[in-house]
Amino acid sequence: MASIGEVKKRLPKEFIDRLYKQFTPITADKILYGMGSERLTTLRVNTLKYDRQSLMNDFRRLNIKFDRVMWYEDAFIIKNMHEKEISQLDIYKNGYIYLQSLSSMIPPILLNPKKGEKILDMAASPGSKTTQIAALMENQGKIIANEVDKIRAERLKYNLSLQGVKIADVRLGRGEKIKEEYKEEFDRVLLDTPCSGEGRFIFNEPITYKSWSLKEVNRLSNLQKKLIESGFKVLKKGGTLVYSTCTLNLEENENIVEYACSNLGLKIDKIEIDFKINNINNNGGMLKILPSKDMEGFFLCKLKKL
Ligand SMILES: C[S@@+](CC[C@H](N)C(=O)[O-])C[C@H]1O[C@@H](n2cnc3c(N)ncnc32)[C@H](O)[C@@H]1O
Repeated sequence: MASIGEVKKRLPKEFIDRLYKQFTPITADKILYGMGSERLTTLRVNTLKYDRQSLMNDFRRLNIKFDRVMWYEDAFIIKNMHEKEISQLDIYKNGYIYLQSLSSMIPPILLNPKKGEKILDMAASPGSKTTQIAALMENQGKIIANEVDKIRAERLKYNLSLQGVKIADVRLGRGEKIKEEYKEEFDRVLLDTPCSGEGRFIFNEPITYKSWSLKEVNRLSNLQKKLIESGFKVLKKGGTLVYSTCTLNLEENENIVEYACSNLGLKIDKIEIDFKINNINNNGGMLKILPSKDMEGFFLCKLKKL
C-alpha cells in the first residue's frame, strides 16, 4: 500500500492535475489511494461448463481461500493466489473459470440479455463480457462479437471456444462501420469501448499508465462518439445499449452519454440493482466505480432507444 504522495509522484502530472479539476479533492484522493493498493485476484465461474458448488469444493481441496460477492453469485475473490498461479490450474485450463475484474462483470449484468435474443458486443476481445453474456443466455440466441484487431480477434475466438460458447460469431472490423452492415436488428448492444484505461492504473506498474496522454483521451472521445452512434443505429427501438469504460475522465464518460442523449435518440435508463459497492457514485443513472483493492475504476450507463 502506497501513500497518496508516492502515487502522485509516479503518475503523469497532467493526469493528476485533471483528476483534481474533475473530482472533489476527497474523491481524487480516494482514487489515488485506490491506485496505490494491490488488486486482488477475482474470477467468475463459467456456468456453461461448471457450477458454483463444484468450484467451491475445488477451492477447498486446493486450499484456495476465497470470498463471495454479495451482488453476483458467480463471482469469487481469491485471497491467497495471484492470477499467474490460478492460470496453472486445471479449472482454468478447462475453461471452468474466467479471470475477470469484478467491475468488468457489471456491464453484462446491466445488459441483462435473455435467451433467444440477438446481441451485439461492439468491442469484444479478449471476450470476458462476450463469454459472460453467452453464459447468461445459456448458449441460446445469437451474439455478434466485433473486434478491430486481427490478433485480438484470434484471442477472442480462442477464449470463446475454451469457454464453450456456441452462439457467438466473431466479426473483424471497425465498430463505426457496423451501422453500414446491419439494420435496426439487435435487442441489446454492449459498447465496452476502447478507452484510456485510467481505472486500471496501478502506481508501481508503469505499463498501466505509460501511454496515457490528453491527446489520446481526446482521440478516444471522438472515436467513442462514432461507436455509440453506430451501436444506436443497429439497435431495435426500445432496445438497451450499455456503455462502459474502465476510465474515469468526463470526456470519455459523462460527455459521451450527454452526446448520445442530446444528438441520438437514447435516454438514460434507471439502474434497478443495488450493487452495495463502496466507492460507487450514481450520477442520475451513470455509475462510476472508484478504484480500490477489489475493484478497477469503471464507468457504466444503461441507455434505452426511444
Ligand atoms: C476495453 S477493450 C474490450 C474488452 C472486452 N469487451 C472484454 O470485456 O473482454 C476494447 C477493445 O476494442 C478494440 N477496438 C479498438 N478500436 C476499435 C474500433 N474502432 N472498433 C471496434 N473495436 C475496437 C480494441 O482492440 C480492444 O480489444
